[in-house]
Amino acid sequence: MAAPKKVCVIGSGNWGSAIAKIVGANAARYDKFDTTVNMWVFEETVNGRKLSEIINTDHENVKYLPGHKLPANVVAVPDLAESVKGADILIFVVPHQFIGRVCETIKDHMKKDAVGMSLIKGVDAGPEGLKLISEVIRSKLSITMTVLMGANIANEVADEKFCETTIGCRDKSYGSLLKELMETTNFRVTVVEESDVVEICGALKNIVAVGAGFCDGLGFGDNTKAASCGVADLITTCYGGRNRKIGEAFAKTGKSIEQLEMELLNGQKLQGPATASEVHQILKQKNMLDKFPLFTAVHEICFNSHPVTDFIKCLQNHPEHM
Ligand SMILES: NC(=O)c1ccc[n+]([C@@H]2O[C@H](COP(=O)([O-])OP(=O)(O)OC[C@H]3O[C@@H](n4cnc5c(N)ncnc54)[C@H](O)[C@@H]3O)[C@@H](O)[C@H]2O)c1
Ligand SMILES: O=P(O)(O)OC[C@H](O)CO
Repeated sequence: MAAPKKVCVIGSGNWGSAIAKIVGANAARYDKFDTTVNMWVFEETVNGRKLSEIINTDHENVKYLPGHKLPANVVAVPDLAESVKGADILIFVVPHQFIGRVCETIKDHMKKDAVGMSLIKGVDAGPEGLKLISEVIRSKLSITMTVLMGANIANEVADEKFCETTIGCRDKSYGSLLKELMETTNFRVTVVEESDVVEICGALKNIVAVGAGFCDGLGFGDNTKAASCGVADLITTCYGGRNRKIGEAFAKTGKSIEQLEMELLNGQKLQGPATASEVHQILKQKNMLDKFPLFTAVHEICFNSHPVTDFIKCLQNHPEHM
């Protein structure tokens, strides 16, 4: 029998912790996985104690996923290089702005034949154009990459409320293993080969969610909000997500995005405004800004002091309406 696969969850925010709850339970249940699951914790002090110690003693991430016990076989490791040692499956789940440094830190300490799975929603805008986060990881670590994205608000997943998710996996040989690691009765996994499509939809919906928040903050109706909304993850994020919540507060208070993130998210990180900025850079390079008025409006409002009260005006001249 093949040696049990060792899993490391790289990240322990709201989603990282919810996923560690699932992965920890499945690793304990199935022989093909090593029971101990390492979870890298970006160390900080919470109520006078180290967060990693709280997790290892009380089995709860009291800062990022309060109210949910993590399985005892999920071990919080504050040293990133140490956390990935010997791992066959690396689950990347940090806010996208930190992924470059994470890869630099682990590259000489990880197994060269590990498989990666990115749960990170975001994109990278480099000199050569737009890159998916899975591409960034693949190019830095030279490993096979897969992704997992869905309409998955972490607190609801941790509450074991039913939802669906999709694994994008070009190499079919990994599909069933990863599905087994992630799936539960209430977290249903579909595996598809179109990994890039899964990933780009997960990233771009965050910009739309900020716009949906603007609609709520400005008091527009449900029709207005739905005009910028598609299916599944878009619906979820536009009603229940953090990007929407901050968008609403931004429109209502006039405070900056950074200020609201600090006041309302207790250390959690927004992905929508940063993604709007990265996508803006690419659209500008390609002379395509006018084709994406919603993305452009969110960018201008978040970063260039464009009044949020003009949000709908920015959309009234959508090329589709001309
Ligand atoms: N929360 C959700 O409901 C949800 C669901 C699906 C996907 N996602 C995606 O998962 C990814 C991770 O989000 P999250 O919700 O787990 O995190 P989060 O926003 O809840 O928490 C922020 C995390 O960043 C860490 N951090 C702070 N400074 C850091 C630094 N300098 N270097 C590295 N880490 C640092 C914090 O310790 C914390 O773990 C994002 O791309 C997000 O879009 C989130
Ligand atoms: O809370 P948000 O806006 O970061 O969205 C969380 C998830 O991506 C929803 O699927």
